[in-house]
Amino acid sequence: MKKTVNVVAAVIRNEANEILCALRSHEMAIPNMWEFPGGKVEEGENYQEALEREIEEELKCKIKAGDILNKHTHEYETFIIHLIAMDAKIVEGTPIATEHAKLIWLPIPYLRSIDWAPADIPAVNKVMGKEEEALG
Ligand SMILES: Nc1nc2c([nH]c(=O)n2[C@H]2C[C@H](O)[C@@H](COP(=O)(O)OP(=O)(O)OP(=O)(O)O)O2)c(=O)[nH]1
Repeated sequence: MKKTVNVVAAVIRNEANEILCALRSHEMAIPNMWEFPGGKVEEGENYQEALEREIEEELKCKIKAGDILNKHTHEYETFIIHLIAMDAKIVEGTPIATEHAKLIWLPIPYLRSIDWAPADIPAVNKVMGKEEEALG
């Protein structure tokens, strides 16, 4: 049976209304695909705690995790991912790519121009849909 992992991912928005997108390196699982930074939830953690820890470890900055934006289950060839995308704000520091190949801030209308990890597509659609709604 395939293993299921709970992964939290941060949809971090800056003051210019851009979203932080992270490129997985060729050494990571699901290489060379874009994602929302984050990682696996560890035992005893809630989603907020897990996300704040993962971002501090990976991007060396502090965030405040907010509401759940989207939950989606995706079946990869070797495992099943339960991806929880959450709104987040940077509260201290500047994100630095320590594991990722690249970090970019992308305006919301351009989010579909990069190659997202398959599990992330519904979250990307949700971010874009919310923006369209807000713009009327
Ligand atoms: N962080 C993150 N991982 C994602 C996303 N979409 C997606 O399919 N994944 C996959 C890639 C990985 O197989 C898995 C997350 O594992 P990870 O390697 O980033 O997390 P981690 O730091 O806790 O893992 P570990 O290597 O310490 O075990 O979920 C996403 O938007 N963000």
